[in-house]
Amino acid sequence: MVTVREILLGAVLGVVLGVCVIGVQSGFSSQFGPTAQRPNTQFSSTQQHPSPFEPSPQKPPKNPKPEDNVSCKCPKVVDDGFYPRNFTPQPNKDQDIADKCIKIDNCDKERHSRYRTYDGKCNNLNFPMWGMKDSALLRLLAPEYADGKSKHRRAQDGGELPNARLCRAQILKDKIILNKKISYLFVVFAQWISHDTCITTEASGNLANCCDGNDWPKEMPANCTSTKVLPDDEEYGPQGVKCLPRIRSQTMQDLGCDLPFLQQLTSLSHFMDHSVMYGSTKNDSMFLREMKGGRLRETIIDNQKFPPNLKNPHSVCDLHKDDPHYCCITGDFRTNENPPFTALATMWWRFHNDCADILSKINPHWDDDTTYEECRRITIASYHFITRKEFLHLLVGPEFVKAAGLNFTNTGPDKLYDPFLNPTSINEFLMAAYRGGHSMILEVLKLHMSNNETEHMRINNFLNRPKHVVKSYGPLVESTCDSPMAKQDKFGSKDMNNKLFHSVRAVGGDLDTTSIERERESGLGGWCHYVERLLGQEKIESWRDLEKYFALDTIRDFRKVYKHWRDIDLYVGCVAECPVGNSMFGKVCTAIIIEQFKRWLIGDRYHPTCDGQPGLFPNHQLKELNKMNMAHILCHYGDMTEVREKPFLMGEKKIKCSSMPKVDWNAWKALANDSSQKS
Ligand code: HEM
Ligand SMILES: [Ca+2]
Repeated sequence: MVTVREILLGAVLGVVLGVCVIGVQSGFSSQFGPTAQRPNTQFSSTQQHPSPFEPSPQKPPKNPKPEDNVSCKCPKVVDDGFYPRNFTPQPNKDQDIADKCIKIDNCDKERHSRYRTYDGKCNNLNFPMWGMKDSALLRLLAPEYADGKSKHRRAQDGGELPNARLCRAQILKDKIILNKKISYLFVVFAQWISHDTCITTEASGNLANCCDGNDWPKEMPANCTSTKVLPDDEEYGPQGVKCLPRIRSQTMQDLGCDLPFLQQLTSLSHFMDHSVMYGSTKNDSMFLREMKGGRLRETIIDNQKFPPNLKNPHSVCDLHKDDPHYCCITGDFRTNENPPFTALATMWWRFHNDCADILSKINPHWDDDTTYEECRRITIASYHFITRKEFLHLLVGPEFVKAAGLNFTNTGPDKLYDPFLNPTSINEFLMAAYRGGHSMILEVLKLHMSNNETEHMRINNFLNRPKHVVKSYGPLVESTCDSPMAKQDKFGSKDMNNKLFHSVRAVGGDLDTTSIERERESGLGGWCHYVERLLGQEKIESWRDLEKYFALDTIRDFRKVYKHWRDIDLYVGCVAECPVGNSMFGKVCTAIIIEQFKRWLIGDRYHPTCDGQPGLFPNHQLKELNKMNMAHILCHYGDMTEVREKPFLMGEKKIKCSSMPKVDWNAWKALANDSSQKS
């Protein structure tokens, strides 16, 4: 029986479809590939409403706006409680691969330590290798390598999946739409988390062998995952480039671990533990320390404090003629990657050293190690608090934060810690879902300099070039806070997707194409597989079934490239999905992302509020940690004099830093005979 609601819904759909069909008619034919010209046999015969792929019964408007040709509204994707209700990853024993490769005798030393290890070892006492540096990524679903071992997934018809750069160009187009509610600082914080927990390390091999000059090589070496460039490519075609070289990601097999199929890894501690600052090995951490007063080494330029300078800054950074002779070294080699990121690293760095200076005065009996480790725990705790209180609900919506048990209700001890939850970084998160965040990157940041001039900093021209961090730190931080971010959507930046690192490479790179190649070489299944298997949703049996998740123009673009809906890549599907509930992402990506944060935080024995665990801070300290929020960090370490109370949100009025609640560091005053506070 047809209900009134369905009739109304049908009417609304009809209107939406009408607009989309106009798009199909007027802007489609020239780009339409052979797939889409084939008769539409994959549609179910029972379909009732007009298809976006069939001629429209409606007349087009007289003067259609260019926008009408390409955009359609998203369907309302409702959160029906699918996460965690229907969320079904593969069994735990198959998710975890780390324990097959790494043996750890015991955790006697770490069991009672109040300080986490650098590489993540023994965070979990039952599974000491969980989350450890150089351990395999966890897999939510089993891989779908074509040969069961290492080869890229095949299309449904047994052929190759469509060209990755073509998918990128036809579906994930170059366009920046702003999200005026959220600041760019949010994006930088999001990237901080990615650098803390994930890295795609490339396997050994010579990149030059992955293409034959600009041509596709006669034989592609097995350790490459290069991209073929089609002759009509707008960017690379005129440059005569036919091949974008890329080395495959490192796997456990490269480290000598014999496994039945390729398992990618992360070569830093998977935990949210500021390994970007402190490093992922004890040796690296020692190198970065001043070895007195609990401090980190620093470099002072024009009376400003920065993370230490490299001996030879030119060796890593792309410094131009008049740039300051500065390129920082921290616990992760990517910290100079873009100036707002280096500025955030500088803020955390200053936070640590400020803490060390204060605590060594309050506790003069503490030795260098104690002060250093106490401040390390404090900056990490503040980072966890900001993630839970200020960041996560904006990323995936408060409902999913709550569903994962991560909502922040008070600052007292809680029973969050789950020793059986594996905190390892997830392959689907690192290779697909969270890379979707690349669509939030802006092309230009406007810096309002102290001499009242405005400088337009084109981010792509300042990759690995921290000039503005040194020369205009205040304006850079301010602009990061005051610029709206680019919306999380299927569109990317032209710079990132055609000219990435163009100033140091003969041919600029394409970040989205790289992500597609990465998820394919990791053997991830297609997007439909994840909707069905991971989220337990109804089987996708036609292009039309995608209409619950994607805008019609997106489906139309899919059909230009993919021959079958099951061919749609996880990364492409994730980026293009319409958002669910209040999340920035659609169902599949949201579930993968929130599951990942749940594992990092609830599976971390050192999360600051976990009762009965060594990471717990006593109540009076938790109260102070609660004040060390993003606004506090900007005021004290970002040279700001006024900030919005919630700096990730745009629009609110700024308040003076002097009126912010003061942190009472005396909460860390220890008894003279204690080497440190007892939790
Ligand atoms: C200007 C800003 C950024 C640049 C230039 C950049 C660049 C890159 C590059 C070159 C890679 C390695 C690609 C590969 O070879 O596989 C990468 C990986 C990645 N990026 Fe970004 N990225 C930026 C911002 C972000 C943001 C905001 C996020 C998250 C919201 C993010 C998340 C990731 C993730 C998860 C990976 C895979 C793990 C890794 O290799 O680090 N990135 N990015
Ligand atoms: Ca880490």
